[in-house]
Amino acid sequence: MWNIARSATRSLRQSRRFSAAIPGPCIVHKRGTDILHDPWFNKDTGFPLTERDRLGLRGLLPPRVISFEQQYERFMNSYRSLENNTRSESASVVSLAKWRILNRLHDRNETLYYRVLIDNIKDFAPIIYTPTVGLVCQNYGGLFRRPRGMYFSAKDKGEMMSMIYNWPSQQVDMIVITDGSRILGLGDLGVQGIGIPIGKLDMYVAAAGINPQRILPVMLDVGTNNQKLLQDNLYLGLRQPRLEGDEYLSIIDEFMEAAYTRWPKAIVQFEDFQMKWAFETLQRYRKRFCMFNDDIQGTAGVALAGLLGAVRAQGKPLKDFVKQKIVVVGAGSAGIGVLNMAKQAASRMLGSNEILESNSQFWLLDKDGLVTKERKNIDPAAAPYARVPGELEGLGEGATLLDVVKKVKPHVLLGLSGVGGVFNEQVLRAMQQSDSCRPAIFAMSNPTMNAECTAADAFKHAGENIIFASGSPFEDVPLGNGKVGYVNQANNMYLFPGIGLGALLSGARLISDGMLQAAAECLASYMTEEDIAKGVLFPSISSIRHITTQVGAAVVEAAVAEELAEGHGDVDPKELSHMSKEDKVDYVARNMWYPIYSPLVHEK
Ligand SMILES: NC(=O)c1ccc[n+]([C@@H]2O[C@H](COP(=O)([O-])OP(=O)(O)OC[C@H]3O[C@@H](n4cnc5c(N)ncnc54)[C@H](O)[C@@H]3O)[C@@H](O)[C@H]2O)c1
Ligand SMILES: O=C(O)C[C@H](O)C(=O)O
Ligand SMILES: [Mg+2]
Repeated sequence: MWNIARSATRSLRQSRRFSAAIPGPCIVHKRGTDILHDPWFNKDTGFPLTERDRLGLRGLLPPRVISFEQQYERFMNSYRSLENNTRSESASVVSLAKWRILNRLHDRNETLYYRVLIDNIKDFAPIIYTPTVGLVCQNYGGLFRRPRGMYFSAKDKGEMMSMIYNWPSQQVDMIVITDGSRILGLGDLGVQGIGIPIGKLDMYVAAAGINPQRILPVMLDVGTNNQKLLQDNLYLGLRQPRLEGDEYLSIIDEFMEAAYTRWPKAIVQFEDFQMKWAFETLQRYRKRFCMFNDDIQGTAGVALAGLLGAVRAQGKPLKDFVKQKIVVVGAGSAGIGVLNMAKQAASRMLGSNEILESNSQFWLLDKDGLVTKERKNIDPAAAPYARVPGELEGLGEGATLLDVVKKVKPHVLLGLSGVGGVFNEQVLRAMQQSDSCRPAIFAMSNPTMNAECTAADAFKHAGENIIFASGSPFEDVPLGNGKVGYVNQANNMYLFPGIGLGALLSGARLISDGMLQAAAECLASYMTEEDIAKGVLFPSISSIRHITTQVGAAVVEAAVAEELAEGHGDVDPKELSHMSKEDKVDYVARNMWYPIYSPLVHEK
């Protein structure tokens, strides 16, 4: 397993100090108001007088120069006032107001926006990411002010190769793409799903230090099957049913060809595609392009790290993972992705595939209950996990979750169903009879209202010694006597930034299972025994840059080991292969962008 080099904190601090002392110049091809209206370059009242002269800004701004620190303070003060002034409003009104104030800054001054985001990631992630981003997507029509990212629609067929050159940035490193067909647990939101790639890429900047001038959120609008949106006159996407079959695939193919023609070294993350296309596109492109599907592969790695943590929390050796009984609720792209990766991990531990043929440790349920070999029209991806009906007395095809939990007495109950409240009081109470001394309950569906249960209900009904994780954040739960039920956030945000960053900095040809496994193992081994004993399976989101550095370096290491690394910039494969693990951590840390005002140099 990857050995965590905590010295990366030092390198991060060093590189930050260094960049703060001598910020490199930034070439800009515009002048005057064009700069003020470009959030990549705009410094608002922060432009020094000499720069105002050089760039034709003199007279276009009030005369006082305000420092970056003062601008930062001013923004945080308005944010705090907004918090104070909205105390009596509903939670969703407050969240949307917070999103708006952050979004306005994003649209105006990206450097300041990303600095406040990085410094306050624990408070701001729930606004720019799950759960508020779900609300934003649902209300996208009303919130829309300025476009962000690119939109390719079914009407653009044949045009994408030229359209891709409309994007103003010469270099793109990270693309997150969705077709809006399964936005969090909220279903088909059509073009309104663009909020998800935007939020994911904000996390790339905040957690992985990807330069925001090199990110591209993409919406592929192939129609929607959401009747409400189809009937809405103000809906901003194509008002037609979703394309299917070859017509659908030809649109995605055309986009991928166009994107890789212009930016052959870009990484593409597929996000929130409905299950059938999530698996099909992954299979179709993963050997040809450097891409991955976050819902299948990122989620699987995070869940595996959580499952291994749950074994450690029981005071058992890791190899006991193969004896854990795991009930997965939700047989979609995320649930099946988790099972596939967990199965691979168990096979590696046993050193043999055969023993696992029966998949005896896994139980899978979908909307029709327990999946067994009697299931009609079973999805091929779910088939390997179908149980023999009646192998446990009374558990036949379609058995209810309650019956499964009562009979199986699982060590882990993991929800990726998108259905809020399916872990109801009875189900949670039944988990008290689990065969584990510390049963794990992972309610991983997003956003908050779609979580399989709340943290408070889990501790109340399943007992105080459970290990709890949710996909969207919940507050820790006071248990009385000063004790606290710890809430983990099991979200793919702990892995996708490091997977993308590691793939980018190694110049990987493709993203292999080995690279994903290295990422998951890195996350799994990140927590100390002391943390784990307290039920803490994942690091605090406040240290997301640190964990992402480690994950990124682990991914580089795996890419080099598998001879997939083609190098990045002036670092060639040979140099990468000569780096020690520590060197790789330093290399990753050094290449992370950090928001500071750079001197702008005008070039025609
Ligand atoms: N925490 C994370 O990092 C993370 C990552 C990916 C997905 N998710 C969440 O997981 C959920 C599912 O995502 P997906 O891509 O797998 O969706 P999906 O649509 O592909 O699959 C959903 C599955 O849930 C099943 N289901 C529906 N109702 C059910 C019920 N009452 N009981 C049991 N199963 C039921 C469906 O039959 C289907 O198999 C979403 O809410 C998503 O936000 C969370
Ligand atoms: O977006 C998230 O918060 C996690 C995940 O990708 C999801 O689809 O729910
Ligand atoms: Mg997702």
